[in-house]
Amino acid sequence: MLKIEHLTKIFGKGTINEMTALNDVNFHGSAGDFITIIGSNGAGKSTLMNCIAGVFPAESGTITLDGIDITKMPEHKRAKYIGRVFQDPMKGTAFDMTIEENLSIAYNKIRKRGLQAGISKADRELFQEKLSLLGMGLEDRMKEKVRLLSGGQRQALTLFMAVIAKPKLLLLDEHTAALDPSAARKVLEQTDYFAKDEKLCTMMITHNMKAALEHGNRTILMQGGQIKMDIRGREREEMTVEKLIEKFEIDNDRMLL
Ligand SMILES: Nc1ncnc2c1ncn2[C@@H]1O[C@H](COP(=O)(O)OP(=O)(O)OP(=O)(O)O)[C@@H](O)[C@H]1O
Repeated sequence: MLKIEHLTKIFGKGTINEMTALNDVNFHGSAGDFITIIGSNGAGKSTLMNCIAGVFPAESGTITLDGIDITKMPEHKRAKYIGRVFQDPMKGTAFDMTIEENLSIAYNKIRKRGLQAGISKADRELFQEKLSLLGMGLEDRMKEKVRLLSGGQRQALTLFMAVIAKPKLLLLDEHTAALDPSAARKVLEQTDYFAKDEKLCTMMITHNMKAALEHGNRTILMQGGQIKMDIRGREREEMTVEKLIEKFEIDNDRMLL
C-alpha cells in the first residue's frame, strides 16, 4: 500500500541552519495496518507525514501509494488518496459552514462535484446514518454551523470527513492532543473504528506511549530522522511503556505515561 524508499528531507540546505529531518527512511505499510508513530521532539514524525502528503518535496527517495508513484505529485492531487487530521480542531473544517455542507465538500472530493451542486436527499440520509455512528448526536444537528461544536465534536467530524472520501491512507498528526481526556478517548475509539477498514492504511503520531501501544497493530519509533524501531506481532503484544523507555532510552519529556 504505502512504500517509502530512501526518503531524505533536508531543511535549509547549504545554510548554517541545515537540518536533516529525514535521513534515508524506508518503510512499508500494508492495507489494514494501523501504525502508531512515537519519538521525541524533532525526531521527524511530522516531516514524514508532510512529505507523504506532499506539503514539501523531499531531497531524494520515493513514495509509492497503492502502486502509484506520488513522489512528485502535487499536494492537491495526492489529497484524493490521503485523508489528514491535525492537532488543531479548528484546522480541518470550514467553521462558518454547516455540518452537512462540510461533509458534502469532503464527500464530493471523490465525485468531482462542487458545493453548488447542492446536497441531495440521498447524501443527506447517508451523512445522517454515518454521523449517528459517532454517537455524539451530530446527526440531529446537520444544519448547524460547525463553529457551535465543541473541540471533541469538531475533531470527530474532521476525522469523519477525512474517511468519508475513502482515502487509501489516513494521516493523523496528534489529532487528540488538544482534547480533554474524555473527548480524546472518544475520538480514539472512533479512530479504531474507521481504521478497521481493510482497504485503509492508518498512521497516527502520538506523544502518549500508552495510546501508541493500545491502538493499532504496529508502532514505529523515530529518532534523529530515522525509523529506529518497528514493533508488531508478538513483540508488540508483550511491549509495555516501561520496556519501551528502557530499551530505546527514550527521552520522555513530552511523552505521557
Ligand atoms: N518547515 C521547516 N523548516 C525548517 N525546519 C523544519 C521545518 N519543519 C521541521 N523542521 C525541523 O525538522 C526537524 C524535525 O521536525 P518535525 O516537526 O518533523 O519533528 P517531530 O518529530 O514531528 O517533532 P514534534 O514532536 O516536536 O512535533 C526539527 O529539527 C524541526 O525543527
